[in-house]
Parts: sequence; C-alpha cells; structure tokens
Amino acid sequence: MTPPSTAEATRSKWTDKAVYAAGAVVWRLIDGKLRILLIHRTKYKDITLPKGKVDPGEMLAETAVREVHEETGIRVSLGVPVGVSRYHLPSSKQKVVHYWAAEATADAIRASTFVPNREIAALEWVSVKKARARLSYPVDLEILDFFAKLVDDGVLRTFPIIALRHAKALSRSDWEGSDAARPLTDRGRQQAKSIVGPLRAFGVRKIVTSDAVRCVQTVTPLAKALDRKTVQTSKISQDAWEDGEDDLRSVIGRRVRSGKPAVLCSHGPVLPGILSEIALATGTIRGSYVSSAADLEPAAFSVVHLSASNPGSGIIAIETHIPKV
Ligand SMILES: Nc1nc2c([nH]c(=O)n2[C@H]2C[C@H](O)[C@@H](COP(=O)(O)OP(=O)(O)OP(=O)(O)O)O2)c(=O)[nH]1
Repeated sequence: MTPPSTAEATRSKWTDKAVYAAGAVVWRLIDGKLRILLIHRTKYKDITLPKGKVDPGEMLAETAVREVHEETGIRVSLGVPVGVSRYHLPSSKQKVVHYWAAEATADAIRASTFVPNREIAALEWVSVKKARARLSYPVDLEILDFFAKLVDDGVLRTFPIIALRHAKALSRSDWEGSDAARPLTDRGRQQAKSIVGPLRAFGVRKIVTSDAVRCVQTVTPLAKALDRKTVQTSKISQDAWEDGEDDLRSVIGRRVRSGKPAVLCSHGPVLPGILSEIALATGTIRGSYVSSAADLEPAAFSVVHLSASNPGSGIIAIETHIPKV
C-alpha cells in the first residue's frame, strides 16, 4: 500500500509481472451529506470500489475514468489521488490498482446510463462509515481511509493545474529554422495524441501553451478533442525565459484565481519556474517534491491539485504521469 501523494510527487512504475488497474472513490453530496459509490459485483458477489484493468496503450488516469463509466454509467473527472492498493489474484499474479477521488456532479448523475448487468448487479451510495462496514476487501478500506482524510482536511473539492512538457521535438542540430519553429518528431506527435485521454481524465478545459511550435503541436490533439482554442503565449516560452522576458507569475496567478482545470504546456528549463510559481501563488511550503515534479521527460506532465474553495491553503497533492510512447 502506497500512501497518496499529499507532500510528495508520485511516479507510476510499470512491471510486466503485475496486472495494473485503476479506479475511483466516486463521491457526491446528497442533501449536504457526503455519499460514496459502491458497486455490487454480480459474478463475485462482493462489494467494491469501481475500477478495472488498463487497456493496451492506455495511461492509468484514463483507465480510471473509463472504468468508472463502464461500470457505473457515470462520467467523472479525477480529483486527488487516494492511494494504490495491491493484492494477489487467484492466479497469484500481483494486482496493482491506482485510485483517485472523483466527484459525481449533478449533471453526471442525470446523464448516468447504468442498468444492472452481467458484471455489476447494483450501485449503492453510502456514507463513509457505512462503506467501511460494507466493503468486501481490506485493501479497499485503506483507500477509503485516505479518502476520509481528505474529507476531514476539508479538501475534497479540488481543481488541477497541469504542467506539461512539450513532446519530443526535432533536435536543434537537425533543424535549420528558428528554435521557436522547431516541430515535433513522429514520435512526438504520437506522444501528443497519447496524452489526450489522461489530460481529459482530469477534466482539463483551459489550454495555455508557449507559442513555440513544439508546444503548440503538443496540445493540438487535445484542443481538437475538446473542441477548444488554445491560448498561445510567449509568457511561458523558452525564448522569453532565456531573455528574462517571461511572465510565469501572471499566467499562474490567473489560473489559480480561475479555479478551472487547466494545462500549461512549456519547456524543460521553464517548468521549475512554473511549479515554483504555483507553490508561491498558493502559499505552499516548498519541498523537494516541487522540483522533482518539474523534472519531466518529453510529453510527461505533473498534475498539481489545489483546493477549489481555498487555493491559498497550499498544494494538496502532485502526481506525475509519463507517456507510454
Ligand atoms: N477487487 C478485489 N478483488 C479481490 C481482492 N482480493 C481478492 O482475492 N480478490 C479476488 C476477487 C476475484 O476472485 C479476483 C479478481 O478480482 P478483480 O476485481 O481483481 O479482477 P477482475 O478482472 O474481475 O476485475 P477488473 O480488474 O477488470 O475490475 O480477485 C481485492 O482486494 N479486491
């Protein structure tokens, strides 16, 4: 059992031996009371949290959202990570399941498509206390405990600011034009496509990018999928940063004030400044986790979770995701 990343960045590790899965503690307020979603599984006659196995090529965050939807008919966006459970399958393989908190909004409930089926017999919304009594497996209880801590800390409703490093670009030596015009490689374009699912999983609505071509190209598949325009600005570009003319502070300040899930696509050397400005804008006591979250390979991203009601209470959690291509 790995604790959730309240004060440290987490990085997912992949091994061939384990079976990976992802899911969520889905929650909503009913008449002001917190309720979480349990599933009654048909085949196993057990009561668990919604989750399921990673599809080939998929990243964990998109698995969590897809599986919640497939099992419960409810479309969620992910909030804070609430832990990783590990258990042995009857085949003796290890199963590793990553969980996030995820709010089921009123709209998502209205649009729910659940009907009892071969996999899931019933859905049940219960208090955290009742969930503790009903869940079939001890590992689920540990996830529930992490979730309950968020509730106790008053930081259940959050929004993410995501710092994304542009995907793989042509090297400077292979390019004769200006550095700002350097495009993505074929692999970079694949990476840009592969992060659309996981970025959507966090509910990204706003896309802000350095105006360098390699950054704009990195977020273009996402912008298309969301049918949104990108905000292209030199304020977070490497050229401006090298000339001391960047303005990370105003860009981050706006994002923190808006409270909307956003992605900021920038460059390796600029990312530490972006993470540092998020920490400063939220009164976060800085630790090494902030700089490690900025140390990203191409097309990797760090999700910084902030309190929706009180962003000034500091960063709630940071998690880092690495593309598989
Ligand atoms: N969900 C869950 N199943 C467990 C646990 N411990 C344990 O022995 N099992 C059993 C129940 C089933 O016989 C078997 C496989 O269940 P599973 O939920 O991991 O896998 P699955 O492939 O059926 O479902 P999924 O991951 O696609 O949602 O493992 C546990 O802690 N959680």
